[in-house]
Amino acid sequence: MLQSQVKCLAVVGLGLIGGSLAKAVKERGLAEKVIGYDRRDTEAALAVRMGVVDESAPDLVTLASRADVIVLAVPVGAVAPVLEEMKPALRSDHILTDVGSVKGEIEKAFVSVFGEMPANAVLGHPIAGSEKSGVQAANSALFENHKTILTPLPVTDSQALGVVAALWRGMGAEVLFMSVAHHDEVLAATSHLPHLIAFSLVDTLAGADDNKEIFRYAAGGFRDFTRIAASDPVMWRDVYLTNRDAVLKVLNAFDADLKKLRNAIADGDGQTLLGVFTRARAAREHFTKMLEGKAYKTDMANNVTYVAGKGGPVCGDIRVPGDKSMSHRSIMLGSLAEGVTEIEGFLEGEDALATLQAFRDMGVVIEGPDRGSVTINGVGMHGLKQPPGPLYLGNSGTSMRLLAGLLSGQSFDVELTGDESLSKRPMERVAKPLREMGAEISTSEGGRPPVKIKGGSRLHGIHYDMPVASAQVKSSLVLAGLYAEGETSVTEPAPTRDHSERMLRGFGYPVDVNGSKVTIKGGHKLSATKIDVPSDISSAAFFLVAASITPGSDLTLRHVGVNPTRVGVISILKMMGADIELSNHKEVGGEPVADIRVRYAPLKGIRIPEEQVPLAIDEFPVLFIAAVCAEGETVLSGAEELRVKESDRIQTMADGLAALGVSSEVKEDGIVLRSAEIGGGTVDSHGDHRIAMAFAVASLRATGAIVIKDCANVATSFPGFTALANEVGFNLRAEETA
Ligand SMILES: O=C(O)C1=C[C@@H](OP(=O)(O)O)[C@@H](O)[C@H](O)C1
Ligand SMILES: C=C(OP(=O)(O)O)C(=O)O
Repeated sequence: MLQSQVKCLAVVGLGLIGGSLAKAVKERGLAEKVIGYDRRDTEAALAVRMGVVDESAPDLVTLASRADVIVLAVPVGAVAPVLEEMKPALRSDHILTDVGSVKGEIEKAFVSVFGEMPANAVLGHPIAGSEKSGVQAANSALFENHKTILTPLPVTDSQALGVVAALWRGMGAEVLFMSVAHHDEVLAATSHLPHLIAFSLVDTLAGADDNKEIFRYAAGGFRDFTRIAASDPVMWRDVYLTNRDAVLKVLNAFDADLKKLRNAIADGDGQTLLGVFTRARAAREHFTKMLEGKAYKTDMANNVTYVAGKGGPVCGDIRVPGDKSMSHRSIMLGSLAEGVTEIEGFLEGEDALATLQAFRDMGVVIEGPDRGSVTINGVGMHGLKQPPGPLYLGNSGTSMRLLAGLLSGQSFDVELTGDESLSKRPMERVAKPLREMGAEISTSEGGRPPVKIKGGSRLHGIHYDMPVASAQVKSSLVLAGLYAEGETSVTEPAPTRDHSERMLRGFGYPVDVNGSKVTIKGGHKLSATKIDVPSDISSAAFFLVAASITPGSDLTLRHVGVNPTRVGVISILKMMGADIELSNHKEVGGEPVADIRVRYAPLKGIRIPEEQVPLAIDEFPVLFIAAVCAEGETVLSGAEELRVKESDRIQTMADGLAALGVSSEVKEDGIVLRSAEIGGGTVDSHGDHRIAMAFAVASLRATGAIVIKDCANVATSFPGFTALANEVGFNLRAEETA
């Protein structure tokens, strides 16, 4: 039966939900006829008068004999009697469904009447409602953009399931599927407990002597919080009686946590209060995204397409956001330090926020971020606590690899997970040497996340010769080395970013660097400090290339981190003939910083020296755009690492360029690019932030508009990119798509 073939839909129980459903089905033409039944004749008559149903049936047998889809919208306790009464008229080709807020009891009711769960019954629950009740409150838009959960069983007929799902979708709902038990647990936590608390709080205050005073002054917060205490008491009584076990479980947890808060208040323990409040606030802001495995920041929930038109020249005086690598490390070391660490210039991008959230989940009280300021109440080397669940690290490889090392030496078990892109990235490169240090760490299929770490391992120092030049691997081992007995040393095949080494020293932890070898001994402590995070040269890189390739450009980038292990992009662009000047050099917290002025200059192709590769590892997508705009040929080799970043950056760039009419020669470890005209067209960034921004830069020299797909992840490293780009002359529009 297809949705349009529902001839007669019958609703039993014309309250708010039943009435709204009947009205929605009628208005949207989802059934040829809608009939209803309510044991209160007045409600049934009102439903007919209001046009909520076409007619009302005199009894349940008549109703059942006329309908092909029957919706039970009665209290949980009434389901069995209603089924019993209509049973004589029920046929196997009827489709039965319900809207009850508890599913286990409803399943039991069906089984008690039919001896087993009938195949034609599809249990469901729309997550929508209102504190109003009765048919007079019926609202045909009630389910629009709300979720409806269906809980099919193995016996459920797939056709019946399809019809019910189509009805809900037809009413504008998003349909989700889950098991009966899971539904009841989830709802106990997200709906039943909050209603219970609201009823209880209002009752407590209403019983107080000065209740008139309290209610007279009860404004915003009280009203918002207790709105649901105006809900139907009988319905809610039944919810608690029928979902007893799941509700008790979550109620006990809440009770215990409330006691902790009460004790904290009694003891004047502001730290505990702040910890709960900062964690709760962050969770409130980010939980939807975390659950969906998406970005943390609410404004990037949906996907984003860039439409990049002709812009330029690129002129102005700007500061790009804070350095991602340093932001990660500032949270990690600040958390393990003794005392309060103050950070300025923190990158409020998804990746750094994932690290921040991970430490909150491990009990660290972190205030902010607030316009780049973060305050960390350090817990000391051994003060982290087991997180309540897996640590979700979004898109961030740095978070996962560095945390793998840092957490190998803790006393608790932990699991590290990430989004679709991170879940494909190699983790054995850290797991293998960490195992040699005594860590109990496992990766999943193909050496990928999730990464599971067993607590309580005794780590011992090792010497490790890194097979790849990776700052993440080096840092992971150095952080594990903080917890290892003896000396841990790492030798790198080529210099990589040394922010971990510099920042550890800033926190007073001795680190020995001798040529390509870093050595650290376990057992010392970190002391809180102040950190000023400079602008990220990897973000500045987009503007360095943009101004270099666009005639008439003259742009200044302020306070950019110019650590020698990060300036490959400047060296390479200069070799290509770029006009880049550094001034105002200073050192901030052990990191060199400068202002950078870049003006348009004709570029020429070069063979990129391989030793520059690790020093510009994240800047190649945009350097490829520079290469296409340069005269002659540019050859990159020794860069196979690009294939295991957020996407395969060699192939993704080659494919995107091809879509714009630019050919390239892809090699296993690099690419050959020649001067070419960039056309308009559509490219796919594959969710890789740096690819998305690189093609936005390409638009400055393209003959037509470039449409760039899948750009939401720009928020991982460069929040506010579109606005800043437009400020200096880009013509970039970000369109949100659902
Ligand atoms: O240590 C770091 O902060 C980073 C190291 C680099 O990764 P690899 O170590 O994998 O090269 C880089 O690509 C990443 O964006 C940040
Ligand atoms: C590779 C990158 O980051 P990560 O490895 O932390 O995901 C990047 O930002 O380009």
